[in-house]
Formats: sequence, C-alpha cells, structure tokens
Amino acid sequence: MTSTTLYERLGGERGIAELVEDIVAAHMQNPRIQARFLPYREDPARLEEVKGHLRDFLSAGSGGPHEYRGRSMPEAHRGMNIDEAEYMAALDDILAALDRHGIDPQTRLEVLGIAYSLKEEILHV
Ligand code: HEM
Repeated sequence: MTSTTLYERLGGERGIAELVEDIVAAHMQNPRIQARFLPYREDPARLEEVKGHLRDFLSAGSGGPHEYRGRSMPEAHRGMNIDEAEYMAALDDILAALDRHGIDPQTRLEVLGIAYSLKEEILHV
C-alpha cells in the first residue's frame, strides 16, 4: 500500500494538466472518437473550458484541492449516445497517456477502476 494520494501520484496540478492535454490530443487522433472532439478545435474557448473541467474533475476525484464545477457525468454526456466501443477507446487513450507520463501500473489500475465505475453514467445517456 502506498500512503501518497492518487492526486500526488498523478503528479499534482502540473501532472494532471499535462495528462489532460495529452488525453484530449489523443482523443482527437483516435479514429473511433475523434469526430466527437474535432469540432472543439473551432471553438478554442469552449475547449479550454472543457479541459479546465477535466482537470478539476481529476483533481477533485483523486484527493486534490480543486473543486469540480462542471456538469454531472450524465448531464455532460446527455444526448451523445456514446457506445461501448467509444467508451473503451477513450479508456485506451487514458491508459496510454498514463503510461507515457510514467505513472506506475498500480496507479493506472486505480484510475482505470474509477473510470470504469462511471460507465453507466456516461453510456447511452
Ligand atoms: C471515463 C470516461 C469519461 C470521463 C471521466 C469523462 C469526463 C468528462 C468531463 C469531466 C467533461 C466536462 C463536463 C463539463 O464541461 O461540464 C466531459 C465532457 C465531454 N465528454 Fe467526457 N468523459 C468520459 C468519456 C467520454 C467519452 C467516451 C466520450 C465520447 C466518445 C466523451 C465525450 C465528451 C465530450 C464531447 C465532452 C464535451 C461536452 C460539451 O462540450 O458540452 N466523454 N467529459
């Protein structure tokens, strides 16, 4: 068991900011889900807002100091009708980013567990 928080193991504020940049860039390259994200290139202000929410979501959910002020998971993904393959593609991007950032396997599993637990709140809502 480790005594550091998940937030610390993800690299704190800076590590999480880098992870979010990497994950969003990966989503934009990922053929299974890029159509969901590419339109945000035309709206940089909105993209920054969503990235800020993603950073705060990760911080708040990992024991960090930031408060999440975005929408709930069902509200944020309502009407997108996200399917299982898209969900797995997003998880792949997240795991690959954690790997690239040198996050240890135990911590990656922990993040995977949390991400997976949100599935019912995001799929087909
Ligand atoms: C573990 C899985 C996921 C988590 C934790 C997650 C988390 C989030 C969060 C925190 C936001 C910001 C909400 C806000 O700004 O109010 C968001 C927005 C968004 N998510 Fe996800 N998401 C996940 C999976 C997915 C998947 C699989 C897709 C599509 C393939 C997706 C597409 C989007 C899009 C397009 C937005 C922007 C919504 C908007 O502009 O209104 N997400 N997500």
